[in-house]
Amino acid sequence: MSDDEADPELLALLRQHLQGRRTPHQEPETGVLEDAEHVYDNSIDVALNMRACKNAAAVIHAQMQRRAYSPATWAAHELHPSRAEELGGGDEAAAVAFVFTMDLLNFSFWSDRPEPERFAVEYRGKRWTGYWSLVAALRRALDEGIPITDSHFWQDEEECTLDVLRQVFRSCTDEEMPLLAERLACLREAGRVLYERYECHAANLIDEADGSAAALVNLLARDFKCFRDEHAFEGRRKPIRFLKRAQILVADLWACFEGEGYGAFRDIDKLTMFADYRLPQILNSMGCISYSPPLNTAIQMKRDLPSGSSWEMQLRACSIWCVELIRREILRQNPGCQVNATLIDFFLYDTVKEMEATGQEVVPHHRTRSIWY
Ligand SMILES: Nc1nc2c(c(CN[C@H]3C=C[C@H](O)[C@@H]3O)cn2[C@@H]2O[C@H](COP(=O)(O)O)[C@@H](O)[C@H]2O)c(=O)[nH]1
Repeated sequence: MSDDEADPELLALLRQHLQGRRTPHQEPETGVLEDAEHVYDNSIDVALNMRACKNAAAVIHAQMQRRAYSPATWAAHELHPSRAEELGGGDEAAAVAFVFTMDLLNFSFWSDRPEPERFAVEYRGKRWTGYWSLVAALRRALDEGIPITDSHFWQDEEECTLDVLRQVFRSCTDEEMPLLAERLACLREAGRVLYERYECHAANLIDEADGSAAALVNLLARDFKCFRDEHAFEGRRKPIRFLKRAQILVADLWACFEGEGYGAFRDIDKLTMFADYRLPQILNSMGCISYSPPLNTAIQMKRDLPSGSSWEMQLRACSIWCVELIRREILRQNPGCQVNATLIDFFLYDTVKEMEATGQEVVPHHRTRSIWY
């Protein structure tokens, strides 16, 4: 059949395919949810309680409605950048650089010191701990003229030293921020990769993802070892992908820019919950996930769960799967409502932090020291 007889739409699709551009059916996937379900199906130390998940879905949805919980809630936090805010360069690329730096280092803030002695950052007249100590320290460094969000600085071994990082993350107690050397290694690697592949700017990485959250998560896992949060599980051929910091980076961009500009992702709903040490804690306290007696004892006794161990993998994966079931139940109970794993996750994180602040922390979180979360 000659060209002038061929179906023009078919020709266009063929041309697009031949030019290597993505066609709709080639939309990228991260594989995280499928991996979480695989581990859940093979878990013997962590179980989900369906009745509790149903109840949690109703409670979470009602509270999210009451608080009008949305991506804008993220930017409302006093330390978070918002798209319009003056942040170093004062332009949107500066906010991207801030969020990228923040989620490059967004891991392992937990301490077993009593509250007054745990690592804390003083900033704007307040004492910040945990994740907020990271955000406060980054802002304080920028205020003090340290270009902590600049990838050229990260590569400069004369300027960006471990001592400078100690200064950036200095504590108002005598406990230092955990894993400082690992944090420096993350900055060095990210600086090198951004230089080699993205003309030194994280904004170019977002452009490369072409509006896909899953593509951006996959690019981060492909190009940066320090984002490649995947681990072998019980003889399975392919590693299990959690990609927690890669996913929360995309989610934080989406929230910071409220779904527009550098935060515009057509497939944001593909992100899963971010498997850290806080979400399992609140899901357990709500009765949604439960532990075998030996695992429960280990958590209650605050014993170290090695990164990549079966217990730790089951905890992280079952928490991801639990939030997915809660998400599906919220949609079943409220057809057409706008909810995704990211908003449920952010809401649960903020809730567990409120519980901690008001002394309602009912069960301990698990203790794993790693750069992954
Ligand atoms: N799953 C999940 N994990 C989250 C966050 C956040 C902060 N997100 C902000 C953005 C939107 C929300 O409204 C939050 O305001 C930090 N983390 C993780 O928790 C740990 C820190 O705990 P703690 O030491 O107690 O501060 C550490 O692994 C950190 O990576 C989240 O949202 N979801």
